[in-house]
Amino acid sequence: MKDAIIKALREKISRQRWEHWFSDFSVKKIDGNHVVFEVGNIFVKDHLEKEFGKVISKVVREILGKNSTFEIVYAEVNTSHQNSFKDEGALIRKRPLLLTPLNNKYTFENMVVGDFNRFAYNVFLEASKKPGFYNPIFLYSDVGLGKTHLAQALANYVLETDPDMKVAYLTSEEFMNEMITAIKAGNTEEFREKYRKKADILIIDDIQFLIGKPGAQIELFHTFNAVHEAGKQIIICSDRPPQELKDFHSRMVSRFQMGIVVKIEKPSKDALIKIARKIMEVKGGEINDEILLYVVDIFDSPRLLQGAILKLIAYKNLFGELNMEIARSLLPSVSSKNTDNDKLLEIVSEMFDCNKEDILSKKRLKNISFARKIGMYYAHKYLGMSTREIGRLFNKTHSSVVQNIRQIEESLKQGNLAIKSYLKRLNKSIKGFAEGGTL
Ligand SMILES: Nc1ncnc2c1ncn2[C@@H]1O[C@H](COP(=O)(O)OP(=O)(O)OP(=O)(O)O)[C@@H](O)[C@H]1O
Repeated sequence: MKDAIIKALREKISRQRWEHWFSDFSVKKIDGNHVVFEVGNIFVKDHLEKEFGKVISKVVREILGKNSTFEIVYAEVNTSHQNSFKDEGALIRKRPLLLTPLNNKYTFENMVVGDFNRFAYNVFLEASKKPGFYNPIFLYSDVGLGKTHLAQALANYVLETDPDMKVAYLTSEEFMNEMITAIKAGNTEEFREKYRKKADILIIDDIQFLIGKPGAQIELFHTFNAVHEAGKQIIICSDRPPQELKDFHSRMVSRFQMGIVVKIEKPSKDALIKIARKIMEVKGGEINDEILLYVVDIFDSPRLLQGAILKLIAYKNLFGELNMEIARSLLPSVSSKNTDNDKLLEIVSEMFDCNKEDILSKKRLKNISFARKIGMYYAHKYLGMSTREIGRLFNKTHSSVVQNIRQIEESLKQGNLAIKSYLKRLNKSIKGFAEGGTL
C-alpha cells in the first residue's frame, strides 16, 4: 500500500519537482485510512503542505477511500553525540535540502564585480566561506542593484560546499504572513522553532516592508536574537540604511548595525555594459554592440537593463531579426518608465470602466479586480517590472501580485482569447512591441 501511494503521487508530480522536494519523503505509517508521511525537516513539511497538499490528499483518497486523511511529520535531527551513531544515516545527505527556494542562477560567478559593489561582494564571499564571521550582515542599496542576487549567491555557495547546512531565505513580508498564519492556527511554537532553532543561515530580504508593522518587528527581533546568540549567520537586505528604518525600535536598529553594514552603489556605465553581457550569457541570447550601448544609455540599474535585454532577445527569437530601429520602437515603453506606469493605470482603468483610485483600492468588484490582474501581468511581462515594483505601483502585497499574475498566465495557457485581446489592445495603447505585437 505504501508503495502504491508513492507511485501514484509520483505520476502526478513533474520529475523536476519530485527530485527537488520529495527526495526524503516517505510513508511512515498507515493507520486505517489515515496516512502519516515523513520528511527531513519542518521547512520541507511546510512547503509540501502548502504546494502539494491538494494532490497528496487526492492520491490518498483515491487509494484509501473518500474519507481518508493524511498528515506530514518531520524527523527530529538529534545532534547529541550519544545518539550520533544511530542517526548517522539521517544526517548524511547527498544533496542539499532547499529549505526555501533559491534561484540557482544567483551565484558569485554570475555577478559582475566593479567599484560599485566590490566591498559588498568580498564581504559576502568571505562570509560564505566562514558563516557567522560577520554577524549580522546588513546589505542595502537602491532597488534592483543586486542585493537578492548577492544574498542568494552566498546561500547557493554554502549549500554547494556543505549540503547539510540549512538556509532559510525569505522576505520580511513572507515572514510576517507566516507569523500571522501560525498565530491563527495556534502553531506559534512551531513557527518560532522553524527560524529560531533550525536555520544555520537566515536571510531576510526587503526588511523595509516591516515599517509600520510593530507586531512583526518584535517577532523578528526575538528571532534575530535567538539566531544570533546561537552563532548562526543572519543577513538582512534593505532599500535603506538601518538608521533610516523609521519606526523600528532603536534596539533593533542597533542590532542591525552591530555586525557589518555594506552598500551597493549605482554601477558605472562600464560596469553596466559588463552586466548586460553577463545577463546575455546567463539567459542565453545576444544583441549586437550598437543596440547594447543604446540600452545601457537608457537604463541605469541591472534590473531595468535585464528587463530591456530580455524583451529584445524575446523579439529576436520570435521574429528572427532585431535592428536599431526596432530596438528603439520596443524600448520606450520601458525607458519612460514612470510615464508608462501612470499611463498603464490610466489605460487599464479606462478599458475596464473604473478609475485609477478603484484599481489602487481594496475593492473586489469583478471589473476592477480584472483590470488589476491584466495591468499587473502587463507590467511584469512587457514593462519588465519586478513583482515587488508592481506591488508598489498597484498598492498591493507581493503575494497578491504573484497570485494575480499566475492566474492570468494560467488563463492564457488555457487559450483565453479575451485576455489575449485585452493585452493586445493594452500593448498598442502603450506603444510596446512593434505593430501587431507578439500576442
Ligand atoms: N552585479 C551584477 N551582475 C550581474 N547581474 C546583476 C548584478 N546586479 C544585479 N544583477 C541582476 O539584476 C537583477 C536585479 O537584481 P536583484 O533582484 O538582486 O536586485 P535587488 O537589489 O535585490 O532588488 P530589490 O531592491 O527590488 O529587492 C537580477 O536578475 C540580478 O541577477
